[in-house]
Parts: sequence; structure tokens; C-alpha cells
Amino acid sequence: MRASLLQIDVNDDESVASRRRRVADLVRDQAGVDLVVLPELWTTGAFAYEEFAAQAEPLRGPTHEAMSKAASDAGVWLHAGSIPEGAEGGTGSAAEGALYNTSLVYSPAGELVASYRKIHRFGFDQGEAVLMGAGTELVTVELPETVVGVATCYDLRFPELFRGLVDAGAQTFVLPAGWPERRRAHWTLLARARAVENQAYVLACGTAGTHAGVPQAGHSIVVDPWGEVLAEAGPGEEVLTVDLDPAKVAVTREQFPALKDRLLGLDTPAR
Ligand SMILES: O=C(O)CCC(=O)C(=O)O
Repeated sequence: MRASLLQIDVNDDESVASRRRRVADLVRDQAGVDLVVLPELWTTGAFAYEEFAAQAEPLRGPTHEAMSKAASDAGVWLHAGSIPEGAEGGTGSAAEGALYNTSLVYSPAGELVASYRKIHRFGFDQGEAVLMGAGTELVTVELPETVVGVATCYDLRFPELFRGLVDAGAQTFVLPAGWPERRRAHWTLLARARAVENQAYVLACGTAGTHAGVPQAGHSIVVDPWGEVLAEAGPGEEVLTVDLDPAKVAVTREQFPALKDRLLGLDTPAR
């Protein structure tokens, strides 16, 4: 299974419409791979808080139109990163929780097969944490060769979410992000930790460049179920293409069956 992570340079100089066109073309260029992954909030930038409400769009808005078409033109599964979703029926007012940081996943036919509203919002008492509502549902997507568990950026710090995804059948985690350069060491460490503890692939795709004054880490990373880094991007815009062996998840879980030794958080009584 071949995957391409598109580490997009998100900066304040490029308009959302132009970036959307550019990213759609980059997705089309990936024809021949199985799965394409985009970063978090790449239309606005994850730290461009003032843009969230202005650029909010419904689930099936302009980004959906562009990504659905790009996925079907390329004939790829596409995790299209996330958008600031102005929830249907909502007023767009952040105070009413009408905005969400929502990921979109497409089949090679261009069908929107899943969406995920980010559960853990970043910013403590500002930014996304106050401007957006929190998702409540875990999301998995069945691809022909693997079951994908979906999570977004700050979610990476919450291992219980990934355990929940494993319990729901996930074998590969796909995580779009807009991770800042300042905490790049955490990014790499946590991506490897989530892979090791869950014996799953981690495909973590961040942004490059600087937007809203926040330099981005780049360094998108692919980790295998043993915790080995299969590929890691540099700091700039880059397409990171990697071959995965989906069977490795089952093999790792069989040969080193630590997941079977879980005692807490399961319905089965402790041994
Ligand atoms: O947890 C972090 O250090 C970064 C998280 C973040 O930037 C985000 O979720 O948008």
C-alpha cells in the first residue's frame, strides 16, 4: 500500500481559493498511490483564528467540491485534512459552538465516506478551544487494505483516544496537523509512542511555512507498528511517499501480544 503525505506550505500571502486549487492539483498528481493525506486546516492555517468564522464552510462546501473531484480524478483514497466547518443549521457564531475542526475522507470515486470533528481542541483558554465546538465521536474508515482510525493534531497527546480507535478496529492512524515548530520534539516522540503502544501505523501530516506568526514544524512522519520511522519530511513543502505493508500490524500484534495484556478499561475482568 503506497501513501503520499502532502506537507503543504500554509502562509498568509496565498489566498484560500488559490491554495485550494493548488492543493487539488497536487492531489491529482498522486494518481497511482493508494492513499493521499493532507494537513489540518490547510485552507486557513490552524493558528489563523480570525479566519475561522470568515472561511467556515459546510461539510459539502467549496473544499469538499475540490477534494471530491481531485480524489476521483486521481482515483485515490483521500484524507483531505480538515476544514473549519460551519455546522449546518448553525449561525456560524463560534460562541454557539457552530464551528468545528472537521476532517473529510474520500473514496477513489470521490464519495465523502467519513468526517471527523476534532475532539481535543487546542489553545487552553483561547483560539480553537474557545472558537470551535468539540467533536464527540470516534471515527474509523475501512480501506481495502487497512482500517484507518482518524485523529487530528492535538489529539496526538491523548493516548486514550487512540486506544479507543484500536478497540474500534483501527490498524493505521491518520493524523492531519498544524503542529508548531516550537514543539517539534513532542511531535516525533508522540507519533512514535502512539505507533508502539498500539502496534499500528501512524501517518502524521503537518504543514510547512509560517502563518499567523506561528512557524510550523513540517517533519511529517510515517511510523510502522514497531515504532520505526519509515519516512520523515524536512521543514518545507514536500510530498512524502512511502510504502506500507498492512499485514505488519497483525504480525506485530501476534508476535508481541502486549495489547492482549491490557487490564484496565476493558469489560473483561482483570486477571
Ligand atoms: O499540542 C501541540 O503542541 C500542538 C497542537 C496544535 O497545534 C493543534 O492541535 O492545532
